[in-house]
Amino acid sequence: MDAVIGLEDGTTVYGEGFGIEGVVCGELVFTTQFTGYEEALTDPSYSGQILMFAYPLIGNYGLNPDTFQSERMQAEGLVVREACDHPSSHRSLNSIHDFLESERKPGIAGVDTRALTIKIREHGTLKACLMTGKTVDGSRAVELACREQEISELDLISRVTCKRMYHIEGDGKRIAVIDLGIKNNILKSLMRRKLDIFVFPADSKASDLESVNPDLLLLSNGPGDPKQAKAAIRLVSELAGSLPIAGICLGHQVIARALGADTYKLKFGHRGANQPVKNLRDGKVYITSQNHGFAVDGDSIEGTEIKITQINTNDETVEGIACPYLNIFCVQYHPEAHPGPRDTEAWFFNQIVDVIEN
Ligand SMILES: NC(=O)CC[C@H](N)C(=O)O
Repeated sequence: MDAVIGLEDGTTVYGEGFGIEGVVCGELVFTTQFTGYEEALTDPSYSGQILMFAYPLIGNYGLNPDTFQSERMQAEGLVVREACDHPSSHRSLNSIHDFLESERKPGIAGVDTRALTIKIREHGTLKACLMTGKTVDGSRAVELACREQEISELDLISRVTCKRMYHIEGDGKRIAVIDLGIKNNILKSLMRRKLDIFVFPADSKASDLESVNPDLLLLSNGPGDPKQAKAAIRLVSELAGSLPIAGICLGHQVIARALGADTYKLKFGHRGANQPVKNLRDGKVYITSQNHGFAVDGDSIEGTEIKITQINTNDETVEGIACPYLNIFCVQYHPEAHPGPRDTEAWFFNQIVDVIEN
């Protein structure tokens, strides 16, 4: 099967198609992680995006559904240098080829993903169209890429949030989680701490949470521009001060916007497993797992009650904020890891328990 990826700047790259025959469009984003392709491909934060791995070997250790971060592949398509056949998979379901076929998604292999990554780093994130099939047309792919909506115009959260509230029983304190596109390992990190977890849809109102009477509100990661998370922003501004609030990635951006700060789009985002973050309280630098294209604008917190608690030592962007007197804290990176390092897992999730219990 042939394949081509066309970019909005006119670039076309041909390769070998795998997965299904199809045409998908979206932002082309790159991640630099060496491992964890199963977690990345099933992370709802990638909804609306075509995911490219700068690391060349993808699929080389198969796919284990136990590591999946949601029930399906969330990225619209996959761009790799080499789509490896897991040595022992013999094209069983845990090969990357069979995974994309079973998920009804297209992929392109044989691409110089490092050259494309350099292009995105230099130009900034580009809209793209991935076309696979017996005959593919690069100029048509470029045309479709140009016509694709900007990610900021898309309500991607409604595609990935849960349809109704669900309860994960625990014998600890009650936590209400707003599912903006939550990764499974956030829930697993909460379950390990025996919390009694109520997961709500992204458009839930304060009155929906009253029945649960939570001890803390947690806003999850998720796809797209935080400006689109209107209901969650409204919920945080209504509940701030009435209970502790925490957030991860998109949840962090939602909290910042609810407290009066602004967010902006990064040139090409942070996606990988080696992003260094300095804790401004003790000066320690932690290696974090990240997957985000937007960030909190540090200059915009002037005049708000927000304090910056952590920064990225690569580019000084905001990686953590808090509002101590409102008992609010949140992080831009992924403390739940999966993929990536677990340096910050204990700190973040233990703080959730500490805040609830004190
Ligand atoms: N992983 C996330 O929650 C991503 C947050 C947001 N969609 C961004 O790209 O910045």
